[in-house]
Amino acid sequence: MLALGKLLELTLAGHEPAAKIQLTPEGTRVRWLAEGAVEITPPAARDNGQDLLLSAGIHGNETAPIELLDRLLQAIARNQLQPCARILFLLGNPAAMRRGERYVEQDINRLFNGRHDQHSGPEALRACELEHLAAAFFSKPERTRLHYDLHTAIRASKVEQFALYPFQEGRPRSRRELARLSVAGIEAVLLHNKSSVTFSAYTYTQLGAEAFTLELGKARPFGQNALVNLDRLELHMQALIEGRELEAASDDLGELKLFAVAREVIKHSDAFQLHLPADIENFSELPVGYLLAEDLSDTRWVIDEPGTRIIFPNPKVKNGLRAGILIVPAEDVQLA
Ligand SMILES: O=C(O)CCC(=O)N[C@@H](CCC(=O)O)C(=O)O
Ligand SMILES: [Zn+2]
Repeated sequence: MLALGKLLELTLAGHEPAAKIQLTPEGTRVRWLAEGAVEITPPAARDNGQDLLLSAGIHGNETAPIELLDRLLQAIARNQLQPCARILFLLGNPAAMRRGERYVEQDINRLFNGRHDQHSGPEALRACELEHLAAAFFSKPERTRLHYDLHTAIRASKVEQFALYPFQEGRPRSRRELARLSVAGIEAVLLHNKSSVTFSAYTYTQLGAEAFTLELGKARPFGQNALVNLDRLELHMQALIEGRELEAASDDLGELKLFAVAREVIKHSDAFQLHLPADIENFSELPVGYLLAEDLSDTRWVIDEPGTRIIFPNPKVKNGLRAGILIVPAEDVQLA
């Protein structure tokens, strides 16, 4: 195997590879760009015009997706997968991965879309570097741009594998990309309704990529991910890399459920209280009239829409950040 196929090993050891560029026997070029960053370029004769950014480890303790990207890159470096797409593999927050923690000083997935300019510290620097790497990768004209930012969630979920689709004013969601996610085993997609500061929001709004945050089960340490079944997603990603479609270019969304954001619950102060059991699962339904949270100045969050569900409830986030998202089934979604 080419040494650059060991990106995860190099990154966890904090090592820089001696050789920065290597070629497979089939002529695929593997290039190390920066810590946790490797670019794959297929031979010109095989290039199908697809640019694919695959990122994981934006949160350092979300290991199942990191292991998935490691398997894909190793397969390329062993010449077992022959890419037709250009690919950028990014391991988002190496310092946090080495500690096995979500972040070192602050959540890097709140520092994109330029937000890193207002902060200092390792995550702000890394968010800036990731933006530059993504922008350079997606700078070639007339190519198709797709970004999957792979995560796992802090808590268990009634819907195990789901995606979050960023928002841009006036831009319809892509039926084809939703159909692809359905084939890949994603059960639900949450449609954001405002611009955000996550990595996928940056590549979607600033770089014109189709972009998704994928949530792939519950976060566990390295080597303990046997319970997370990513087989369908892995087959889909292998097919994307090799320029194959698993199901002939279908626009069928299958069983995929679409949800819209009703409200984001923002924690404003240390007085914030979330009235939910500690072990509540993502996508749990909350009854109308339920007092969900309270904060300073008599702020109260009461459920007012039937069918409301909660995802990512977390009273421990820093003040000013999102402590949960209330979602409802989406209606009249504009698809192109
Ligand atoms: O499990 C949790 O509470 C958080 C899971 C997580 O990290 N989710 C992402 C979603 C990003 C998005 O909205 O696209 C995040 O919060 O960064
Ligand atoms: Zn995450």
